[in-house]
Amino acid sequence: MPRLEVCVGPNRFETELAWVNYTSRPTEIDTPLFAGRVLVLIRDFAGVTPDGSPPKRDVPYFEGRSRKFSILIEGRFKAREGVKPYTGDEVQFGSDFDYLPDSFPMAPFNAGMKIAKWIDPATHYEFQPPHGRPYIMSPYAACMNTFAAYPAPDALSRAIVLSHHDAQHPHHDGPEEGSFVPTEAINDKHKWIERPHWSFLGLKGDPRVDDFLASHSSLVLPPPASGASLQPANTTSARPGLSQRSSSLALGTLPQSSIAARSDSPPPFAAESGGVGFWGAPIPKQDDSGTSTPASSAAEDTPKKKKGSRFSLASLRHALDTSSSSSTDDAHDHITTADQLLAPGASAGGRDRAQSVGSAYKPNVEVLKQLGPWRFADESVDAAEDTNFVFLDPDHPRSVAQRRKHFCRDDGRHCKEFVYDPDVIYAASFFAPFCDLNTLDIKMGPVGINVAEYFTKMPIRYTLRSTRLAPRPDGSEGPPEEEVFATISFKLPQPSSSAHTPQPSYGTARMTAPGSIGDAAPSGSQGRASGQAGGAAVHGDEVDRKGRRKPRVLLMGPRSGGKSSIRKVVFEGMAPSDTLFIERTNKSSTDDINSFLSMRMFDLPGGQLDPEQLNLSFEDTDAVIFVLDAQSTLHDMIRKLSVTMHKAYTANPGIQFEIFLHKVDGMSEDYRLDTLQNLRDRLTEELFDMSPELESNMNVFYHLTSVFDTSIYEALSKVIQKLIPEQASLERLLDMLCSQSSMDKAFLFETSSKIYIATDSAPLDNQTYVICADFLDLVGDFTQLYEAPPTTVAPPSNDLSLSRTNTLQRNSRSTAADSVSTSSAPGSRRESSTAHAGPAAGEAGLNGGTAGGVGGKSGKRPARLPSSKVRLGTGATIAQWGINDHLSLVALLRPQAQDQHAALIDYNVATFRQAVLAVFDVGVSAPLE
Ligand SMILES: Nc1nc2c(ncn2[C@@H]2O[C@H](COP(=O)(O)OP(=O)(O)OP(=O)(O)O)[C@@H](O)[C@H]2O)c(=O)[nH]1
Repeated sequence: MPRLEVCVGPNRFETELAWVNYTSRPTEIDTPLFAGRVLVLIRDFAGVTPDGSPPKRDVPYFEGRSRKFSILIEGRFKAREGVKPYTGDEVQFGSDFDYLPDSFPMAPFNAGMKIAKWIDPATHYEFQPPHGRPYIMSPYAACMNTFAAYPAPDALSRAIVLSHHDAQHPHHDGPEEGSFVPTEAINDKHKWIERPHWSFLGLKGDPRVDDFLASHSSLVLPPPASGASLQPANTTSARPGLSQRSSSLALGTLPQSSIAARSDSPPPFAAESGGVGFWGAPIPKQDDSGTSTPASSAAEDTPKKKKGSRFSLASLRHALDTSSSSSTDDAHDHITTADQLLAPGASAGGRDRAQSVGSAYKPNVEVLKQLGPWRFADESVDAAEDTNFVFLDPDHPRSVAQRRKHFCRDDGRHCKEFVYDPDVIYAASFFAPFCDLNTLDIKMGPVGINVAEYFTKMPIRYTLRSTRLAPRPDGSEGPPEEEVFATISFKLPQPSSSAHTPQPSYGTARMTAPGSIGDAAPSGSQGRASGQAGGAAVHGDEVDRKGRRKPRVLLMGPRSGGKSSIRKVVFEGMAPSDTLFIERTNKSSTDDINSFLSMRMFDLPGGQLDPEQLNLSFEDTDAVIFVLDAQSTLHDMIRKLSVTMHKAYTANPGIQFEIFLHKVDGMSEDYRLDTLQNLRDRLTEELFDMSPELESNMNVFYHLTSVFDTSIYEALSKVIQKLIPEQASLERLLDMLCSQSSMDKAFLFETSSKIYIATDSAPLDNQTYVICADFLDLVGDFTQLYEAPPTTVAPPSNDLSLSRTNTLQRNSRSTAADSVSTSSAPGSRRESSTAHAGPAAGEAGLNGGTAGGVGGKSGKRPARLPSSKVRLGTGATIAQWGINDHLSLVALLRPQAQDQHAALIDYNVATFRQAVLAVFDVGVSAPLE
């Protein structure tokens, strides 16, 4: 059984094995560029330890969280003579590779990248950079899951901080008040709660900070009288009360002397004498008995801070007003410093917890001087987000999502303007629920893949680096590489005998050989099957030809939101105006969108936002569509929605949330956008209040929809495209087809529903989609007129007939599911090869439309693809080709292209068709004439 090796270092040539899950043993980095510490946590870690001892499998960090790993980096980008400080866009974090494996599966990669880009639009990749090392990177300030900063020890006298008091707790002067470092702690209800801390705003001398101070001069307190708060360092005397520490309560500078003199801080540079640091932020004292953690009780005392109530200037004023009142602070009895945990003679329990390995962590004195003591030694304490130093707008603290948006917006303008101050320590963590590093299983959205095979000769690597180029770190010749600050690598040595070809998989299903349907069911789903609404079990008709479970989409929403209308209009061809007469849904129903697309959709009856009432699990659901009526009040609904989303995300972090703000047809453009913005803001806020982590990690997409126009088709197309791993390959094929065949735009439609599963990468304007969708509709209507009656002749059992003649029949939508996915029951299949589309050709200026077995396996002579072409008034041609029973290609040809290159275009389309069928692995037909 291969065991994971996790290494950390200043570059890929100088790494050392990391103490994974030992919170008190970060790996230190000290180079001319960067001084920092890196901590790696991995859920259920079963890998290698530096001294060969058994791995520490878990830490409280993962309690109540779906994260599978976390990387915490604390550090400062050093000042260098004549070198400008780094700007926000220059410092990047992401993965870099030694090479791109030959057989790397690009389709799931592209799908994964799309999802990554939705989460963080600044993500970019380069497969062939000049130095030959591919990478996927994003600006550090934008992509990290938490981001915070605090002053370096030697910059304390210039540090401007904001106290934590709020109106509810003006007197609260708990021990954590003295910490610069934003942290959260787990309480005994297993919830992570942010702890109070001084919020760092910046350093005096920084023009932004000086401006801020000037505009808030009434709040700036004079520096404390010299010695006012001085206490002998490391004494056991009582902590100074509120009135004695006015400088720490206000917007103002913090003279180093007053910080160093705090009773709970060790003396400056004590490290040199005893291995302890200075300006130590208190960390709750550990309980020797181990039965309860003071960290949790401290956290419990702390009310959950809501957005808008943190670090507000109003609350600061309140704090200042009361600053002369005496404090009954007896916190001294309950606190100690992180350094004291490490000091000789500290309580055994504390030391055990902080240094659970045999040998004590001996911090490098230089690193200690530059960064101060390590703040995250306590297992129940984690880094938290605080970006007041970015926005300087304490009345409106920003969420993680808002920080990300800020740095990505306007082509990264804010990122370029942001400067990493060499006197500031930046702490950031990166974590993810989608990658199990013990096995190198990655699951992003609907795409799952095991990548161990591709990383036998190189590790998976996360790197913090700049965009500035420097000589190669190993001194070898060659093009320069980006400067690296820190690198973290994960390697799973793979015995060659166990090498396997990784295969992408849908959703949570495991890969199986076609036929072994039972195995394809996600574990547990069979058990949940009986009596469930919508049939949540994975039955034979719920896996595709490759044995993969079909993506499952839940359609939910309040009563009369429009769910049934969407289902009926899109998948059953009902006229939109007839939806007025739809009866209320009382029980859930299931729809196969199409057997080719292999989608299942469950329409839950109105009002039920909680699938538990229906015993339906989110674990094997790939996307949830919430249909909300834009014309109704959404207030109550948003709360319910957020609770359901929370539940769904907890059960399945890869789940996609699609919010359809429906029935927008009667609304003006402005009103639509306002309503959407309102919904988005309020939902984001609700989710943030539930859990900031949740809010920043969820995949939530919004759509404005109506059944009275094409918006509903477009929205569903976008939902479905994210669930088809083949989508990226199809897009590339369409790109090639367009460039070789004088096409302006091409869509691959699911014929019966008019949902497009792929389009080329050229920008899409709504009008083009409408024309193409309408044309497809028109051809379908014509085809019906001339359709031959279906026969019931059963095909030979070995006839997969997946590429039989296209008939473009609208009616196929009701039988589509049968025609492919139930090949095990041939008698039930509709034999469409006898249907003809030919006569329609003449009517609409069509070019083909003959029947015949184009399926190579049928043994029949392949025929031309059925197609229809119409010249538009602009001279352009709109053309449609049947790809198979379920798919149609519709393209907009440039003027004259059809006249001049008709044969070439048809040939290219035929080749394209074969490629599409190959992509879906449904068999490649014989060449077409
Ligand atoms: N204006 C407008 N009305 C719509 C739209 N979609 C549906 N409706 C109307 O909304 C009403 C309710 O639609 P349904 O599809 O029955 O709603 P539902 O969510 O399935 O409701 P339940 O069956 O109670 O779960 C019907 O009268 C539809 O005609 C739309 O896009 N625009």
